[in-house]
This record gives sequence, C-alpha cells and structure tokens, in this order.
Amino acid sequence: MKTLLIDGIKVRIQIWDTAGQERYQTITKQYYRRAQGIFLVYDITSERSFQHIMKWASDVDEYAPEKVQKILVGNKSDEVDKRQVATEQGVKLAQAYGMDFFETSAFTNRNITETFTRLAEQVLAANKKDLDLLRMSLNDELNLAALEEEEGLCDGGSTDQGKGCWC
Ligand SMILES: Nc1nc2c(ncn2[C@@H]2O[C@H](COP(=O)(O)OP(=O)(O)OP(=O)(O)O)[C@@H](O)[C@H]2O)c(=O)[nH]1
Repeated sequence: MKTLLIDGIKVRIQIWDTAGQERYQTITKQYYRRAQGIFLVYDITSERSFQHIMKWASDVDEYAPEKVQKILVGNKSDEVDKRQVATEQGVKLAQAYGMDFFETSAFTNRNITETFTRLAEQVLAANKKDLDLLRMSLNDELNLAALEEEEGLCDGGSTDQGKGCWC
C-alpha cells in the first residue's frame, strides 16, 4: 500500500508484485483482471528480460481490463557497467506500445516516486468521469453538512446578526 498526493487528491495505491517465473503464470493472470495500472518491468542488465516484455504485454492485452494503464519500466539503472539494454531500446519499445517509459533503480530510488505518480495520474485521468461524479457528490455532502450546521446554530436561538445568522 502506498499513498500519493495527486492533483490535491490523496490516492491510495494497492500494489501487487506478480511472480515473473513461468510456473506461476496461471496465478499471475488472475491479478490482471482487477488491475487499473500495470508496470511492465524489465531489467536493463538482462536482454532476456527485455525480450520477455512482448509476452507480458500480450498477456496484459488478453487478461487486463481494456482501460488499464501501462508504463514500461527498465529497472536497475544503477548497474551501469552491466547494462545490456540501451535506454533508446526502451524508449522505442514504449513508443511502439504507446506507453510512457522510465528507467528506475529500486536500489538508489531513482525515478521510483515519479513512476508511481505517473501511473496513478494516468489511472485517475482514465477514470476522470467517475472521479468527477465522486467529487460532485462529496461537495453536495459537504454543502449539506454546512447547511445543517448553520441551521443548527440558528435553532440555537442566537439573535446576534453580527454572527451571520439571519433566520
Ligand atoms: N542493483 C539493483 N538490484 C536490484 C534492483 N531491483 C532489484 N534488485 C535486485 O534484483 C534481485 C531480484 O529482485 P526481485 O525483486 O526478487 O525481482 P523480481 O522481478 O520480483 O523477481 P521474481 O520474483 O522472479 O518476479 C534482488 O537481488 C534485488 O535485490 C535495482 O534497481 N538495482
């Protein structure tokens, strides 16, 4: 669980880290169904993990909801000497899939918050209509509560017009 502040809204994100190994894939696919955002992560020190992204992406297309938001992530950017996948390769693949792309390091924390924030922003944008409705009903509730409080004050019998009560 991670909390981020986006556009003045406190967003709580539940994160599932699915297993990369083939033998867990039946379970992994079940996670896709309820996902709103997905990171497709490879390891920049492993060409093989980069090649696997195509497979992950096709699984996501098959099992995740249509409006799921995706970001391509090349992790372990701190491992400069072991790099096998050039940044440009990541950029190109992300462009081909129409995704944003970040290189991150879980070791140094580079781009971690940025990556999560970006995905959360995309998820919020994709669900903007629902969010606007939620905001509107929240505002209605707040206005109602304020009105009730005001009426309560008036019921209290204050005749002091200086306090803004005109009933
Ligand atoms: N140098 C460095 N090492 C990392 C980074 N992220 C993860 N590691 C290391 O890489 C190894 C594998 O990390 P995991 O988090 O188990 O990777 P995973 O992709 O979840 O592995 P699966 O369980 O097979 O899905 C561990 O030894 C981590 O410490 C990073 O950004 N930089």
